[in-house]
Amino acid sequence: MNTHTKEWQELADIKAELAERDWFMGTSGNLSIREPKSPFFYITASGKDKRKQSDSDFLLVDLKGKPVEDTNLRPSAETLLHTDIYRKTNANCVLHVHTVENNVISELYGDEGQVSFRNHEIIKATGRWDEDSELRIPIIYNHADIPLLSDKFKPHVEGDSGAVLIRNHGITVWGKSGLEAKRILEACEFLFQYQLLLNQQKAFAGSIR
Ligand SMILES: CSCCC(=O)C(=O)COP(=O)(O)O
Ligand SMILES: [Zn+2]
Repeated sequence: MNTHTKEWQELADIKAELAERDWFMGTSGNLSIREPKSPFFYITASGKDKRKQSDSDFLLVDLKGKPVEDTNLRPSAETLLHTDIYRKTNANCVLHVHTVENNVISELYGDEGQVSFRNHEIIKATGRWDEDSELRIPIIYNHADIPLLSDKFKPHVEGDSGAVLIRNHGITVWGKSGLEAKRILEACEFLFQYQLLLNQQKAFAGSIR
């Protein structure tokens, strides 16, 4: 019998979809979702191959990232970034993935501390509907010390939805719902792929002039 909550199942479905895209290379990535009417959230267990599905994919933790149930599972090594978001905002879902594209973009624009996009229809997927809307994604240094990484990450957690790139590491996005977080993640990855292809085409056009 399946005794998982609706939120557990929603996170499992999102995980399966992101796995289908091959966004969990080398056991990377972590996902979480708030359990409503409780101060807790489900988060992926650390170090697992997130392409695989099992009943022990997620564990329930408190807003300090500590397991609240008897378990031999360890919460994600990056749980602190999830707690930063849940403590500061009303977001209900956090997604973190490593892709080649988000890593290359973070390295190309890392010295500027951000990457910005304008005049793209897909920016609407992030909730920005004005014609001249800008999507600005901060890029932070990839500190190996997670409390230090969290200190640098926190100032960029400003609303109930958002995205931050960690240089040569990955992206963390959050939203009010699983659907919103996934939409923002997909829009960001679309824009990263677009920008890399555009840069390549411009370089090629420049080289044949
Ligand atoms: C092998 S990737 C290094 C850790 C990481 O960045 C990541 O996203 C996965 O860590 P977790 O503890 O959540 O499995
Ligand atoms: Zn990571």
